[in-house]
Amino acid sequence: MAAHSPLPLSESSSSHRREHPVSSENIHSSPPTTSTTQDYWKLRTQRRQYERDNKILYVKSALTPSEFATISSELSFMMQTDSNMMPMQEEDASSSFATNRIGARVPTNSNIYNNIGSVCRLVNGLYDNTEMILAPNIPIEVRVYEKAGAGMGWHIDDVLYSPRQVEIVLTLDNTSDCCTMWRVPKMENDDTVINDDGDDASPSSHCTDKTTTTASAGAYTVHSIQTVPNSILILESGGVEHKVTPLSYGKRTILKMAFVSKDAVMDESMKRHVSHHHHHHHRTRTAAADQKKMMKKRRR
Ligand SMILES: O=C(O)CCC(=O)C(=O)O
Ligand SMILES: [Fe+2]
Repeated sequence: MAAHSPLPLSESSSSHRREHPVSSENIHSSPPTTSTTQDYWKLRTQRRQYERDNKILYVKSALTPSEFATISSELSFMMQTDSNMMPMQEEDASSSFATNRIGARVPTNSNIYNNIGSVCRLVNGLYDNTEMILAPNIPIEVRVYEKAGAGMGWHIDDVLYSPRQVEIVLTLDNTSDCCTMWRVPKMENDDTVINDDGDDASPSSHCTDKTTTTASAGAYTVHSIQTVPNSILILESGGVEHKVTPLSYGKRTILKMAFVSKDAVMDESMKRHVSHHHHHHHRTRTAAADQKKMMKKRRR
């Protein structure tokens, strides 16, 4: 197959250069409509991989250079003007597995929303018979791993819609040593409950060169990557367990977004969770109980 398929060239790459941020009103996304045979076979391969790998897929060079540049500059502008940022206090360890991570919603009038056409096309390619759209009630979020220890324990993303929403992690920048890991139970020994957290077979040292590694830890096959800029990790909610190893240096900035079927309905039980982003009142639990619930607890 093709070594590296060129990104679709927008018909007007010169006039579409926008080094300047801001001005969310004058720019409208113009998704490249070039659908070549090459694109078709690539997508077909990705769909097969996604299905084979329990609905998780890592894709590099996901956005067009133009989309990526626009999103990056929009975001750096956003980060400078604190007024646009709505910090989410994710650091509160009691309500999330994320530790030391900064999160903020991207305002819905941001031009970022107009530059995710490539992601949308890819997701629609993976869900062939369904029209997939950005989840209407889940704003795009920017998440920054920068403080020492920033990371996320093993979790499964919350299911918020029926059918399940698809979660996207778009990496914008990564100079950190964080590894994004996921693990899949091996087929034999279905009933085995594993209580170690699977790290031992795939420590950070395995992915220092930003490549993908796969290892066996007990009853799991563990995958580990350091996500590169302009890559996306696509995974279905309620699916594969994943984590981000604690940061010891550098910085990692991602956008998190969710796609759903156009006809999807929001899970009634989840409406409160999404609409308010308020923390649940946390009941006191023993460490042992927490430990046991680790596997079950769901976040996104
Ligand atoms: O940062 C990542 O790569 C994954 C983040 C994640 O799993 C989540 O926010 O649910
Ligand atoms: Fe997650």
